[in-house]
Amino acid sequence: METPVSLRQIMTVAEMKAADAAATAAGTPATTLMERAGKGAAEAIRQRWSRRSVVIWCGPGDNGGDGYVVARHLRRRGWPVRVEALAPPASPSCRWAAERWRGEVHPLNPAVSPADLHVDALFGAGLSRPLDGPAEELARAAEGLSACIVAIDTPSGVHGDTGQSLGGAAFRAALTVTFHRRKPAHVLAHGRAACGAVEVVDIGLSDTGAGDLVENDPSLWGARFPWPSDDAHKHARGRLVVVSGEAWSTGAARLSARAGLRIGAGVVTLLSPPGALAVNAAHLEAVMLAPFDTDAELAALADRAAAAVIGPAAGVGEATARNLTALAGTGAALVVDADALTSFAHAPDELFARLDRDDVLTPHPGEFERLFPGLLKASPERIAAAREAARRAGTIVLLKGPDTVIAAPDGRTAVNLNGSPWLATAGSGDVLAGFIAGLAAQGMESFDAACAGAWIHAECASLHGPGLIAEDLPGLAPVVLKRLWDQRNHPLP
Ligand SMILES: NC(=O)C1=CN([C@@H]2O[C@H](COP(=O)(O)OP(=O)(O)OC[C@H]3O[C@@H](n4cnc5c(N)ncnc54)[C@H](O)[C@@H]3O)[C@@H](O)[C@H]2O)[C@H](O)CC1
Ligand SMILES: [K+]
Repeated sequence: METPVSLRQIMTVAEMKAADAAATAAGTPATTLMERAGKGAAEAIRQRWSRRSVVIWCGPGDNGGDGYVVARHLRRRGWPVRVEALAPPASPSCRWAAERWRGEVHPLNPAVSPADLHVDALFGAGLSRPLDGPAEELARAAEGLSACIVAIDTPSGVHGDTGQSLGGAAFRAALTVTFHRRKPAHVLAHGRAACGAVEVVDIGLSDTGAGDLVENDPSLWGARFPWPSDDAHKHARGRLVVVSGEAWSTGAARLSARAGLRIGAGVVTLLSPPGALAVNAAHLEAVMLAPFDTDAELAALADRAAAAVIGPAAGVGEATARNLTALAGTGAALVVDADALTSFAHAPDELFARLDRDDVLTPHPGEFERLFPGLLKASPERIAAAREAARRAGTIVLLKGPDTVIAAPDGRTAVNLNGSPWLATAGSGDVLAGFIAGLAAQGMESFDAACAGAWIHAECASLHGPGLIAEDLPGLAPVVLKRLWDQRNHPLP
């Protein structure tokens, strides 16, 4: 069975609010949603832990309201529950929930009242400023206790859309129980670490929201993976070209080329400046080699290619910009990386004007900043930044990082969650560019190719683990591909 779409979907805080509002407008009272949320959270807690003493920290908003509901359900099951409130209920639903909690309400003890388990229901999606006062004191006092903290919706102090601290202290939890869909904070690097395990409780909201923000895994693109047909021949499996740098910087392009071949492109050709031919020739076997001197010659050589990689150690400057322009005039889907991105730092719009919707930009945050100045700095929310970048550039944008985000100009966005620190090694990005282009060469649609390439790349790194260098990555692809191949008719549950 494929992972149900709803489990892969991610919703921004605003989309979640809209879904919530749509449900109440359609006649489901907000308190019904809160009751389902709190009850579901209590059940998630009971599934994970046997009966034990619990302190529930309640805030004044609806997150606190959920806390009062959790308290009621756990006490009903015989759990010793102590409720501590940061402030009296301030929202109508929180007031409703607090009234139904028949036990005592103690003032928040910022020094952490002793208990086996603590539930952080101080703030959730509604928080838009750093924690302060006793909540902040408590977050600091609870710093070493994350193993026995359950966060409701998000750990308090963490921004739901960025996963970053809102400034100052924030809670860390062993389990975060959220509602309807995961939010960016549950998947983006910092937030993911603060959340611990994430459980999603169904509170009966319908499938509103854009629904185009998802976790990147094979259920997203596996059905469209470009497996060769029984009567395949090499030319039918896709032609890929990769542009080499000058003689002293050729390794990066060869990494891309090898990766493209490993991922299944039938014919891969390294297009090399004359001065780099000898060194390239000395290091190639199945990858072919062809010389080009001018951008016109490059365009001619790329004319029959389905995809092209330009950028890895290509050199920053006019020549690379001209070469990119030449490739953009062919029918090939371009994967634009590294030096090709930086070559347009002075005029990003000129780059965007040359590209199509099926081209892919693969910037790391530094290169992203050069092409989209201020975008990441103004909004540290990587998802929104990548989406805006894709819209501006009119191409696929893959923003690299521990939580790589892939965005298409039409709004489709995927967050890659299988990354690991082993990928933080020189040349790993060159392999990624080759994987993506190799898939695009085989006719995979570029957004799918970017998602599949990023996922396979990260799987390869996890397979290897410590000691990984970029040269290892293409050789690991067959293991990952074999698993995908074996699962194609029998997907794992
Ligand atoms: N469909 C759903 O998503 C459901 C969510 N539930 C829970 O509700 C919270 C969100 O509740 P909300 O009341 O909007 O926000 P919080 O409880 O996180 O905090 C609001 C609280 O804090 C005050 N506040 C926040 N920022 C500021 C600020 N900058 N300055 C001053 N005061 C601020 C604000 O005024 C409020 O008092 C969600 O996380 C879920 O846990 C539902 O229960 C189920 C449906
Ligand atoms: K919380």
